[in-house]
Amino acid sequence: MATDSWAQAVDAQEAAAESVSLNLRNTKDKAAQSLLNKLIRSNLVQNTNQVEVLQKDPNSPLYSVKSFEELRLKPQLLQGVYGMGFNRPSKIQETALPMMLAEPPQNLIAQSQSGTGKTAAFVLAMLSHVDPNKKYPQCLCVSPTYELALQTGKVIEQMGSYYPEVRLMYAIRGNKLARGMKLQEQIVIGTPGTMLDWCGKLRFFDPKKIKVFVLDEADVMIATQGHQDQSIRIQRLLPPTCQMLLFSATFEESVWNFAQRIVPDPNIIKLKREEETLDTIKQYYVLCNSKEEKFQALCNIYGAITIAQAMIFCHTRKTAGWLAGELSREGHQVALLSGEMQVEQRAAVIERFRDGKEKVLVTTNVCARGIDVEQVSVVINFDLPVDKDGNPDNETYLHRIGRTGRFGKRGLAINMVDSRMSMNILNRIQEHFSKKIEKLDTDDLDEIEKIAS
Ligand SMILES: Nc1ncnc2c1ncn2[C@@H]1O[C@H](COP(=O)(O)OP(=O)(O)OP(=O)(O)O)[C@@H](O)[C@H]1O
Repeated sequence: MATDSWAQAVDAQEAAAESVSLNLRNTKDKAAQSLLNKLIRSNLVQNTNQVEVLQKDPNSPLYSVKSFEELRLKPQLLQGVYGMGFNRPSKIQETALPMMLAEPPQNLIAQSQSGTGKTAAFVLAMLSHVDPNKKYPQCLCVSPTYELALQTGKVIEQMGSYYPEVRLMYAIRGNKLARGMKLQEQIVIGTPGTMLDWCGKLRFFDPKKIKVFVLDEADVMIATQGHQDQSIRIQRLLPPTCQMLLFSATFEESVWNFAQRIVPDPNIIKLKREEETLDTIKQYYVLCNSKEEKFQALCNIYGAITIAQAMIFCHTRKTAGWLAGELSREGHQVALLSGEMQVEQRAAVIERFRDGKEKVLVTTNVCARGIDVEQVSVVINFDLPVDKDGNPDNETYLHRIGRTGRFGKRGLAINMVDSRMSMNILNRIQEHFSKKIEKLDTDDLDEIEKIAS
């Protein structure tokens, strides 16, 4: 082989290796994002859009319920639902629950943004279909990662807390069972690989006795190499009478193709994402000359108004670390979310922040991408969001600061500007949304106090 072509081959190989590792990172990010979103959220995401329904049999009547009583749930389950503080079904649950609880069982593909009540819906369906007197697995639920499986498991345990006869088993790495063992739990939740081993070669239970199969977070699932195949192989072991349910936060072509392979003759429910707006948000900018001045401005703001909880975005990990250190020295309880942290560490940080143990969360743009911060009333862009070419990242700006529809609480956003370039970015963001961003003089205490009123 000539030297040149050898060099080209090495280049090509390296490029391929890089794209594989990038893909791996994307996959991990998707799962991590989904987990962090679940952890930071304490409430249902409200949605005013209409659900779109495509019925397998368009002539059959479409039921939708406005109360949990209408579903004729077992009393223990109704108690579980109310015990979780749910008063009435969410938008997606109004239509999905009657379909999932119908006799004979119907298959369902449902898509709605995260936080709209999908998990709660399928957990209720699984618990309703289980026969507690039969001591073997009857419902399977597969999740893309160990952490997401544990999270859904918690919901099953919580909703089933008045129904102790129903038991749950986790098919996840590290949960090693003795060979030849037969499971007695009625619900098994886990990741596709372990689940396939358990019902395939290890035969810890009989897949032919499964009545409900749930595939959660299909969009995250297909981003992981191998998960798609494993899920399909599990599905093939199940009886044709088994109810198949698939959930996803997004619905791109690839998810749709996968969904159709997993769920035969489905009913389909879609709920469009609620648009975010800046209408209920007061936006300001502060003019500074350096990061030290930006920090001083931040201290002045903290000195003048009471901020319950704030999220502060920085462009780099280094700035985020520096800022968190400075804020701690000033006596603030600060949490830092940084890219090098493992997902468990990030989850722990988010949980502490959600529980109010820390009042300020400092994070990099990358780390917090896609995380919903609805309950945080103050968002500070220590650095403005820009894309990799240095142009304003309007979408990220809106997602960080905006709130959804008429449910949006009032919010406060403060942007730190420290150069001509960042002023230009700010102006372009302002133009893009046609919403004025007011200047704030942080040396004037009276002026700062006014923004909080
Ligand atoms: N009917 C309801 N009433 C009030 N709160 C609800 C209701 N259903 C679900 N919730 C709560 O809303 C939050 C989001 O619900 P859930 O996790 O089921 O949404 P999801 O669509 O599955 O989101 P994700 O895709 O992130 O898992 C949870 O805190 C849940 O306890």
